[in-house]
Amino acid sequence: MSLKKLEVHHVTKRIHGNIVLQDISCTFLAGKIYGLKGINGSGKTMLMRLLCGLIRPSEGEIFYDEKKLGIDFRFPPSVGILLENPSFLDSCTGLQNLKMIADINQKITEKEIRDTLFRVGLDPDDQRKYKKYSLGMKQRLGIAAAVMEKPDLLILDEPFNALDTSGIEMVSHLLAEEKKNGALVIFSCHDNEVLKMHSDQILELSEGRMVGESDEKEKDISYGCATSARSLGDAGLAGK
Ligand SMILES: Nc1ncnc2c1ncn2[C@@H]1O[C@H](COP(=O)(O)OP(=O)(O)OP(=O)(O)O)[C@@H](O)[C@H]1O
Repeated sequence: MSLKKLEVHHVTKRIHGNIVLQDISCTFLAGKIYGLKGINGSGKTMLMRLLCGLIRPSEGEIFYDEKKLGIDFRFPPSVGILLENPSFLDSCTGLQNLKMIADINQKITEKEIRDTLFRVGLDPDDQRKYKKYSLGMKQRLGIAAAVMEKPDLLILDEPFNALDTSGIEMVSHLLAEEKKNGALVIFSCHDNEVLKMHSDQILELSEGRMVGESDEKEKDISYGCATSARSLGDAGLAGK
């Protein structure tokens, strides 16, 4: 893994004049899992979209190590993303869909794609088309697409959604494995227990502001801090 640190510096996002994220600053380190929490509409998805370059900040900057997103590169060089409604082709199987995506970067072999499908609990030889997939199968395929190229950065918006018990176990296992392999993982979730179980650090958003951060390893809960005044790096997490 080459990415060591992802830094967000005073990022604000306005859409049609409305502030959807305000003065967000935080630091994410490789080999750690960060959980994003917050009620519906608090800005979790928006922050994740900004981090992976799908939208641009209105103000502020995002750095991948020393490189600035939007200036030094348009999209992060090694990122896997699970966002709502992934765009798979209805008329293709899971394997065909992943092969088409993998063709873009040509980084991985068909065997690696098949192994990834197994990893998320899908059968690579399943001939059913995507349109026939259940919600949980669609979610598993979305997760497979995000992880198959072994990205440095994994951004997963509500990865536990729509999954049965075995799917929840699969994602739990996968998060731990990705962390062990040195990836930087950021995921969102509405379940506090799940967030606590899997996160090294939980970041809480409310109305587009970062209102809390807690170090789950040290149980150093520090809610109510203004993120503009204090990044996670300032909190002494850098270099741990
Ligand atoms: N395309 C858009 N145009 C304008 N405003 C948007 C758009 N997408 C989201 N928003 C607004 O941005 C704010 C943050 O939304 P976001 O989707 O990031 O919330 P969230 O925390 O991910 O919510 P949820 O838990 O429901 O997924 C909300 O006020 C939402 O209405």
